[in-house]
Amino acid sequence: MTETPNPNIVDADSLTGEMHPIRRVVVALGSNLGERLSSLQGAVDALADTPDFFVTGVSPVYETEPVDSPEEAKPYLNAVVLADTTLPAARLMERALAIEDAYERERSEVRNAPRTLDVDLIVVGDRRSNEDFLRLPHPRAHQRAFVLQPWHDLEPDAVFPERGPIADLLADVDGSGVRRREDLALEVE
Ligand SMILES: Nc1ncnc2c1ncn2[C@@H]1O[C@H](COP(=O)(O)OP(=O)(O)OP(=O)(O)O)[C@@H](O)[C@H]1O
Ligand SMILES: Nc1nc2c(c(=O)[nH]1)N=C(CO)CN2
Repeated sequence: MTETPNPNIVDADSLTGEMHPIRRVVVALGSNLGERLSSLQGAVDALADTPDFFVTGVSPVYETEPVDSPEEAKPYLNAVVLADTTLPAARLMERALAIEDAYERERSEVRNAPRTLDVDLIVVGDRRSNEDFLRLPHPRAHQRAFVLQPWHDLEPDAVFPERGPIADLLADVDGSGVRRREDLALEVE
């Protein structure tokens, strides 16, 4: 007997016509304006609520001296989130910008102006991009202790694509302005 395929059965991939690989994602969060910890927690919650985005780790919270920032800039709280996702990188970038907007992030002409919330994509699997809208891997993160230190807490053996082990990168940067806040923590639902 020959089998006739059932035309009513479709899977998720045939709905979009595309296959999306699962990618490991590193997201960096920062805030140096307003209720800093609430904004970071809101970003973690919003990321965890994103369909097809699975948070696998949330780092400790660090209080960090502003880097390359206007003189009046106040200290940041920084943290890193790890996740697995099948979302395309451009969709992730849109989501990151929407989450920033939800926390009244103002986009100023001033470079690195104080902000309620910054959601940066550091690495999205092996995805490379060199457009203004999306640069991957993040072009400055390998020099930033406020990204490398919380990432290292979660994944000491991680490798930054094309730059090397994050433990080595961390040893090469000035970490003096990065202080762990044992009294603060982010939660995952
Ligand atoms: N990997 C990335 N992560 C976050 N934003 C990115 C990335 N690549 C490009 N962008 C673009 O950068 C713009 C946001 O820049 P923003 O002012 O937040 O940079 P920044 O966080 O202040 O500086 P930096 O990029 O040095 O951390 C957005 O338009 C966004 O599309
Ligand atoms: N300490 C610290 N400095 C910064 C940060 C940040 O998150 N933390 N973000 C910046 C632009 O994204 C510029 N400088």
